[in-house]
Amino acid sequence: MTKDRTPIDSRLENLRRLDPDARLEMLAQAVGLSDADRATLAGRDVLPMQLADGMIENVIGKFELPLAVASNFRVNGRDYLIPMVVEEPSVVAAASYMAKIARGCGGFFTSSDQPVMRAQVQILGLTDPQGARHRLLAAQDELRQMCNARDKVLVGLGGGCIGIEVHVFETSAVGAMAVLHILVDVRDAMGANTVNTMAEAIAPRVAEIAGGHTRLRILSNLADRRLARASVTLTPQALSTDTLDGADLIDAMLEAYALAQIDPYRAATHNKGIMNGIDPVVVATGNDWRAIEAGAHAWAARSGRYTSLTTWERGANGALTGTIEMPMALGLVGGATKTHPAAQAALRVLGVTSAQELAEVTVAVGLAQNMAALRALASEGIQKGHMALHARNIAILAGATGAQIETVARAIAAEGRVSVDAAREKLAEL
Ligand SMILES: CC(C)(COP(=O)([O-])OP(=O)([O-])OC[C@H]1O[C@@H](n2cnc3c(N)ncnc32)[C@H](O)[C@@H]1OP(=O)([O-])[O-])[C@@H](O)C(=O)NCCC(=O)NCCSC(=O)C[C@@](C)(O)CC(=O)[O-]
Ligand SMILES: NC(=O)C1=CN([C@@H]2O[C@H](COP(=O)(O)OP(=O)(O)OC[C@H]3O[C@@H](n4cnc5c(N)ncnc54)[C@H](OP(=O)(O)O)[C@@H]3O)[C@@H](O)[C@H]2O)C=CC1
Repeated sequence: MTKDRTPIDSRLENLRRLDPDARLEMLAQAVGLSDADRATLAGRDVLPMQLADGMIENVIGKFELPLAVASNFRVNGRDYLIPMVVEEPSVVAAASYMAKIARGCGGFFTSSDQPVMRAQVQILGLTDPQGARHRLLAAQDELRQMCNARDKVLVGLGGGCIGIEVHVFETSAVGAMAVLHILVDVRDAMGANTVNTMAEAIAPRVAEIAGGHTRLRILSNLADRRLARASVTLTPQALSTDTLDGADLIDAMLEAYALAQIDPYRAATHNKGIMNGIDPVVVATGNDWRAIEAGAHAWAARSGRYTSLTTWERGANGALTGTIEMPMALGLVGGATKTHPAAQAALRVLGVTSAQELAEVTVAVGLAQNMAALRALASEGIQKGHMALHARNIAILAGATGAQIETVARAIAAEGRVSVDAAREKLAEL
């Protein structure tokens, strides 16, 4: 799902060792950023108050979060630098680390469905719900045309309503109910406003055809017609380190994964780890992370039992193959993607040219993040890497500034005492 653009090298060796200004310089060189985008990403006058005030209600200020870039990603043979907005330490490091291992094995491979969203029109007061279903299905062409008349721009771009479904329910509270779904190809939009407008437009005619009255007219966040997929295959050699045997690590990762498959208590945490990778990209690109979260967890529970969003299996020659498949309703236009200047700059850093490409890269980051957590959990445990990076937060909380932050963080991480008390002691010693 990629159009031609100048290839970049996402390796950016030593990026981690630079200060933020020098990192931005390196990124700018790598992706050819404009001066305006550089200023935006550096956080200078990113979101003018007038713009912020126009985005939501009762605005009183702006809330800043760190913006980082994950390096090393190769997806379908193309390198990407991944903008991530997140408050949690070790997430960006972990994604970059796994992408580094993966690129040695060819990187991630992805695919996705056409960007089709659903909206639901709820119909009540029906005497013959099955009859209503048949009448609505017979009127499919008329309803589709009514939808498409509401968005000529979308139709002009090759999108629009592609069909309908009708689901019938018997309820104890309000009797029989039919729910008409419109399926809309929303092209490069997330599509919520687009499909909601269509659903509201056709509701009176739907009520007439069905012989009842309509109530809800709203999109479904279970975007199961808009799935994105990624896979990665890692050889035991690629996973080996000085202290870890790759084949043993694969065994351990498969054991760890097995629990996420069968146990919702573990699956919730496993999937949180996946969203650690996905949400920061969603936020950085100005997309609706609540919609992505809702879709992800509804999809994970689709069988009736909440389970893992990824699969991990042993393939040929003992290699480990990971896959992810999940709804990914992301846009390049609409919502805040166009209004927030940093979101626009982030999309240019990514260099994606379609919503499908963005969705595919985003799920690849989710898969990388899951791989990082599984690798750490199956070997040294999560605290070693995570707490070592969290130690910088703790040092700041204890009052460290400037070069003290790194010194205190290193000292408390080395002692395995990542607490504010320990950091205060080290600070006093300094
Ligand atoms: C944290 C690491 C990567 C350290 O791992 P390490 O072995 O100390 O890393 P390293 O120093 O050998 O570096 C290896 C590569 O990692 C990256 N890297 C390493 N450090 C940095 C850094 N400071 N800044 C930027 N990049 C960094 C970087 O790409 C580097 O390569 P290089 O560029 O040097 O050639 C590893 O321990 C790890 O992946 N841990 C897992 C961390 C994780 O999953 N964090 C998520 C938060 S925990 C959570 O919320 C979810 C969870 C875990 O509960 C989910 C679940 O249960 O499934
Ligand atoms: N449950 C949920 O998740 C809900 C989410 N939302 C919010 O809805 C917003 C997203 O809605 P969305 O419909 O994407 O936003 P918009 O309505 O802002 O943008 C979509 C519109 O952009 C125009 N457009 C221009 N270029 C393209 C293109 N290449 N591809 C597709 N459309 C294009 C189209 O027509 P035209 O020019 O005619 O507008 C299209 O209808 C988000 O802010 C989200 O938070 C809202 C309600 C519920």
